[in-house]
Amino acid sequence: MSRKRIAALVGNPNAGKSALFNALTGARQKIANYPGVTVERKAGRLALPSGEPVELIDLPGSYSFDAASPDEEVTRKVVQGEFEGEATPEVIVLVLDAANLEQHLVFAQEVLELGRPTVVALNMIDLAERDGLVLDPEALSAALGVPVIPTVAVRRKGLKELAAAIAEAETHADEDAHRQWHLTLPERRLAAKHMARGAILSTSTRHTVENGVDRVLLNPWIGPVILFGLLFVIFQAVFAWATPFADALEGAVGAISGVVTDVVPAGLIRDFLTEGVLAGVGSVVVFLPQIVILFFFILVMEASGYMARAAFLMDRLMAGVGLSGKSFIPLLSSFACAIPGIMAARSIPDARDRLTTILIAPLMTCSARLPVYAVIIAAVIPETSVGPGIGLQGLVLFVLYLAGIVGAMVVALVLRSTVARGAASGFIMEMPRYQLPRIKDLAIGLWQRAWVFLRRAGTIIFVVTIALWLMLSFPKAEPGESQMDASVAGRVADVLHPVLEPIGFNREMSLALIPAMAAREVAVSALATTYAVDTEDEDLAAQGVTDRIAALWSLPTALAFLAWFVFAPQCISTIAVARRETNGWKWPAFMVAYLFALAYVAGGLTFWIATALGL
Ligand SMILES: Nc1nc2c(ncn2[C@@H]2O[C@H](COP(=O)(O)OP(=O)(O)OP(=O)(O)O)[C@@H](O)[C@H]2O)c(=O)[nH]1
Ligand SMILES: [Mg+2]
Repeated sequence: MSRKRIAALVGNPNAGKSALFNALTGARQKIANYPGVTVERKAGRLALPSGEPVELIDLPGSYSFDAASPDEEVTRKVVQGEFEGEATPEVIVLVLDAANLEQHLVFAQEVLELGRPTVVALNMIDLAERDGLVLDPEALSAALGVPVIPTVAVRRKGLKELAAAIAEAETHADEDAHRQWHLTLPERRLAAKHMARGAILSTSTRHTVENGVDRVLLNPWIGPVILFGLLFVIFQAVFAWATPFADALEGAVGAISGVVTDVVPAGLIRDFLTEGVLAGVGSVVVFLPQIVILFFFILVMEASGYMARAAFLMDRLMAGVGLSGKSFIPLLSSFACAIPGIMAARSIPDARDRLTTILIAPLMTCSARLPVYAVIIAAVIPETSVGPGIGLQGLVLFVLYLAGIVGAMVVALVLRSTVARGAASGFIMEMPRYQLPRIKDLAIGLWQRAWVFLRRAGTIIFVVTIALWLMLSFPKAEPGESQMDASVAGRVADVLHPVLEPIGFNREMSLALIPAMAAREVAVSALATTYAVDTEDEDLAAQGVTDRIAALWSLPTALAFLAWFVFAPQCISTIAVARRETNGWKWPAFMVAYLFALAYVAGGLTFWIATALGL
């Protein structure tokens, strides 16, 4: 039996390798319109026209085999057969951006120099046409000495031809071995220029979309204002647009709870359902609309090409704290979740830049913090507007996100002048072409995000909330004693509470912090369950967690809780991924320590100042 053949997708960042990979294998790898999206190798199965399966490997984009960053190192190793546990790929599928041919032909020569069976996918033909370029694949094929297949990955054009060429590639192996380029970088650049010229039949002087739009968006004065305005709109929308949906969901959870109370006889099972599942997990699920809206904006920024522009705009500011615009994309990804953010830092070449970025990534407000912020804001911040179309609640949310960013910048500055000392490295990032986000991609992306959130609610959040419910429900209270006082959880809270009392935390808050280490959203379900268990009064029990917080917490206490969540390291998975990416416990331990210290100080300052102001 012969071993399955391996083909690897290689090329510059943002050439469309992952888009081709998805189209050819049916996978759902993340694709986005900026360089550095893929940071790991991923394998999938491609069926050749003959039906024979081939293992197709998607790789991180690379500018050269002189790997500068950890993700490029992966590409080099896989291609050269040095990647542990993986055979050398027989066929290389070299992906070139037709609209950026000259640049992409530089690395292409390095790949061809390997003398291995290679097929070129001349991708993004549609964008080249949009820019008024007419290309000649045959001429390019003659110049490169390998088959060139025009493709449009996102419209599934040229896929059959590409698969056929991959099937044929091996038969050319012998001729291919004769290719020898052996050129220095300047020579390669020159050769790339000649080859690109030879392959471009005509260019119309059509003005590219990029120039005009970039003149505005990258303008040193207007650009940042637009970026800032956009972020502001996002946080307003998270509150304003989500409200009707969130209310409907909350109503549904309440109605189900009512039915359960009527149908299920009083006892442990009913309590489990109403206090644990519905009050607890239900209180998190109602945040689905907010999460979807946040990701809608993130996905549009990623797909349109604006993300890389934002990185460019932020570069100057980042240089001020010793980082480069390269750190911007990992940090922005951390708004979804710090885990992919920390992994995206692999695209940063400088080791100290990378370490600093990993250490500050948890300060970016991840989407798991959104339910926590939203519950507390809804409970204690009035739903008033502070200007035309500017809601106070959205403004507070914006300030919380901003606090995380400012905190991260200050920490970066300190780290860069102490433990991760070094000068800011230069920033070069190609600007991707602008694209209208495709509705289908957006829909799939949103669906994936919503699914991740719901799965978390159904798994980790569910399990942790139920465990907490059990600890809150036993042992049962004597008549006259509060259930919280009697329970195991109550005793645990009594241990932690004295530490947190000085910064204004009550006992329920202190307790909620422990299970929230598993997933931050659990802070919400934990509070909801605690209040549900601890309530004898049926009317009060029917109230949502928001109402209970509004009734029971003082404003300084609530603000202190928010400030805590801006800084606190609140999730074990983030710590684990930081360990993996820094190869040891030293830096994650440092990260956890400094974040807890910051959270405590920030919570305390907020509480004392708010109290002093008489809020
Ligand atoms: N118009 C057009 N867009 C494409 C085509 N192929 C890919 N794209 C888009 O180009 C962007 C980059 O695609 P990816 O597949 O993420 O690129 P990549 O080569 O994997 O990039 P890295 O992982 O960063 O190395 C995405 O926004 C895709 O939707 C194409 O043929 N035509
Ligand atoms: Mg990719």
